[in-house]
Amino acid sequence: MKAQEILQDPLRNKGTAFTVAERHELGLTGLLPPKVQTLDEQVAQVYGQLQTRTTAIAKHLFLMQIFNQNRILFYRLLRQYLVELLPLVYTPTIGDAVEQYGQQFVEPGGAVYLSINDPDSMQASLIAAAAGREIKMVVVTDGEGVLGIGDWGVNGVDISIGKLMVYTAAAGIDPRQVLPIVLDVGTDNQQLLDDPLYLGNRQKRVRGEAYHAFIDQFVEVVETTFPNVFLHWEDFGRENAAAILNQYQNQITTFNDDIQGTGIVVLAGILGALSISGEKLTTQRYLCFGAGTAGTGVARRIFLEMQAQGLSAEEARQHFYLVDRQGLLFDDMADLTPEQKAFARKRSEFTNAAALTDLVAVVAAVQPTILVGTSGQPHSFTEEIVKSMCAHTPRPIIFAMSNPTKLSEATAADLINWSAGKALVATGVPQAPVTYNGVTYEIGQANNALVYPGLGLGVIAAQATRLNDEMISQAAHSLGGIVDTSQPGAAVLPPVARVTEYQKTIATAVVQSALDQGLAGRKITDVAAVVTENQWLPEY
Ligand SMILES: NC(=O)c1ccc[n+]([C@@H]2O[C@H](COP(=O)([O-])OP(=O)(O)OC[C@H]3O[C@@H](n4cnc5c(N)ncnc54)[C@H](O)[C@@H]3O)[C@@H](O)[C@H]2O)c1
Ligand SMILES: O=C(O)C[C@H](O)C(=O)O
Ligand SMILES: [Mn+2]
Repeated sequence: MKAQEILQDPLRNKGTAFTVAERHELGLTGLLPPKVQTLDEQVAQVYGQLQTRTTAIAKHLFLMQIFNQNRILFYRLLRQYLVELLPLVYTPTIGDAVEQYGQQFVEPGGAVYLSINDPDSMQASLIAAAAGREIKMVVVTDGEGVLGIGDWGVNGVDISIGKLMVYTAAAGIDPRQVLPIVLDVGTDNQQLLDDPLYLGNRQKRVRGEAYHAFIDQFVEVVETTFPNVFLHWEDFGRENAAAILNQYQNQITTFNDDIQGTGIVVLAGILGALSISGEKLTTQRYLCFGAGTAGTGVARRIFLEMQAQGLSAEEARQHFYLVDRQGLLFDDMADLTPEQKAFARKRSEFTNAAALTDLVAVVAAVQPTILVGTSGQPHSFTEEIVKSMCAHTPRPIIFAMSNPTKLSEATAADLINWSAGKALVATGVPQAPVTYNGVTYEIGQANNALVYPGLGLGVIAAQATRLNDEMISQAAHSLGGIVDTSQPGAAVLPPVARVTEYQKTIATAVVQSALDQGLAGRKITDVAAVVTENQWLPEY
């Protein structure tokens, strides 16, 4: 490798930390200022520079610059200041980065851009991007359902990049072994189609057979180019996300984060909440608001858990109510998705079925004990709704899952205040603690980022041949007991500050489950050791 190439390769570049001997050996002498810095000195220097940026997006762009120059420095910085920097590299700031992708573009970020108009180049692109590296993990999006902000076409690439950053920062996934990918199948976002700075294919989204043929080809090419890869799907649209997962989950080692990752974090949060309230899951009434990809994925996870706790499928189903645009979902509706159908109710169960077209009416009729928002509809959990829940249950569980911040169903402060401290709250975006009546309530962040890194680490460490419901259930349960729920105001989920620690716990549970089920692709004698061995640390 030529000296200049080394300085331009973020996976090899150490910048001013190259030693005198390395500079001689690699031909870098004279190509850097003479002073040799330690990694800690570099971290302090860039952290200082970061503080001079005043907006979240400016900070994000500065951090991306470090990411594009020096991965070890980037990850060391990120790990050291994780609680402060995670919201800048990931949710919520990443939502702004996606929306401004064309305007802010300077570098492709090591990602792969696969165009539906040029499927024959797919393998060559993957090989060129990998450049001889063994790729063990791919995060792919087609940008149709980015967070709650919708269709952002090729701009969605930031989500693939950002999700992989969290894998490395939280669980130590080796950044040399990952590849972020965006599938550019067009966009139906007219604002982008009209934007001269849009960098993707300027065409309507391809749908139907041609779309699925492209996905099939993608899966085949990825699997043959990178055998044993763990394939993570992110932010696909509602009509495709579950269909793709259903098609592939029994064929390859694969995962849909919005469906399964979100299921894990919500189940873990509900179990945490129930350990605070001292109640049982099997007596809860569950209301999903926004029954799309995440909403139905989460409902299914809780439904499976109710069965694991002893209910029959039919008994468990009686505990679920789904609300979408139409209001409460009934089985006579023509436009239900397959995932919604599984939970649709009968009109005959209600005396006022025709009136159940909004959340207020449904909450009054159903009297839910758990309300989970995955609607992308801001401020839809109103004071009236919270008070209505409180009238029927002593400690309602209310999770406002929608991202980014501007789309959250409620702020934590409102939920705590309106419920007089009774609601057991979690939110998808980070939220500050809330003090009410002398008690400070910590707010758990129910974001799949708090769990999927450990899940992926476990899958890679075990070389798992499949990722199934049992492993997902074990991942959720492994978080039990991590939070001291007897503390007044305790959060229902463990804090971001401890995220690296509990990813190991999750990974260990996943490896053990793979082993127990005969799904480990390698011989394992020491589960904990296998997890640690697979963790990369940012050091020179
Ligand atoms: N916290 C997390 O970890 C996490 C994970 C995944 C998704 N999410 C969030 O959940 C939201 C939805 O994501 P998704 O991928 O499921 O999207 P999706 O488009 O698949 O689902 C959204 C659903 O909300 C419904 N909806 C829209 N307007 C509505 C209204 N007024 N009333 C009721 N329902 C309405 C839509 O019809 C759709 O079914 C996003 O904001 C996303 O950021 C959070
Ligand atoms: O990306 C996130 O913050 C969580 C989730 O995957 C989402 O789509 O909102
Ligand atoms: Mn997502």
